[in-house]
Amino acid sequence: MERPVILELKNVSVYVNRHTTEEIQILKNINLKVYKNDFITLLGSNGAGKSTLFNVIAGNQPIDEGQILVNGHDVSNMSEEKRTKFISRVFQDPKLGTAPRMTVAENLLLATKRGSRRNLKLRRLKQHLAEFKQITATMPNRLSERLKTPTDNLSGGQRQALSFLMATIKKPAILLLDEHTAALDPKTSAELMEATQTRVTEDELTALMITHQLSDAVTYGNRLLVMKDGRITQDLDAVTKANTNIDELMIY
Ligand SMILES: Nc1ncnc2c1ncn2[C@@H]1O[C@H](COP(=O)(O)OP(=O)(O)OP(=O)(O)O)[C@@H](O)[C@H]1O
Repeated sequence: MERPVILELKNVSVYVNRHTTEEIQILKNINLKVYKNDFITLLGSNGAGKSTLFNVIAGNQPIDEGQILVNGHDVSNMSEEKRTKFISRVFQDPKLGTAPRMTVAENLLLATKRGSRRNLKLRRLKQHLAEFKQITATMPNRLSERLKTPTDNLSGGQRQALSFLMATIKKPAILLLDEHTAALDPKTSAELMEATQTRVTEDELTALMITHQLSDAVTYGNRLLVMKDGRITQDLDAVTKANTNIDELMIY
């Protein structure tokens, strides 16, 4: 039986400087169906349109043509803030996504309120500490020993692990990973990728991940997309991906 479609883009186009002599089309008629539990890796050269694709899904880039549907509902005109109820994103920059003066535990508590009114009662923190200890123990870089540390004082790896947990603690319908391991050293990056894979699988998340690491794009996920010049040029399922010589994909 075919899995339900969680996200659908229908003929989505984005232009900059539209109707001027400088007009360029940065997304070109994108058609994409993302099915429940898809873990999609997204490759493409600089400027191919990967971040723009994430921006239109997350709602911080308006589309000029087409439609975006989440669970069958048209969200094309929905604000980014409203979309955070069901879409989470982790960025490359470890400084984004966390409140710097708040502790790890406070940030996690904040994340449990995602999409609802941020009525943050810090005195309730104690009730969550055991749960937060358990969840951070699944992450690398000894994050579980830093629950009371302000985010500002964490290493880049710890911050990214925290950002990832914050994005997933309240299970999103769609998880966008925007090169979330790119700023980390190779060992930390590999550990966070493993933790990502475990959590996406165990929590049955639906995720898209931009990466420039060909090996990660091949190792992880059940589907591989390639973008070039504002278009999706390849869409490989797990079997095709496994039988494809990645060097022949003509990505760069
Ligand atoms: N607001 C904007 N104004 C003008 N051009 C833009 C704007 N946003 C994106 N672009 C252009 O659109 C193209 C796609 O950019 P995008 O950031 O989506 O690429 P990318 O595949 O994510 O690249 P990278 O791997 O470098 O992050 C680029 O040529 C970029 O310069």
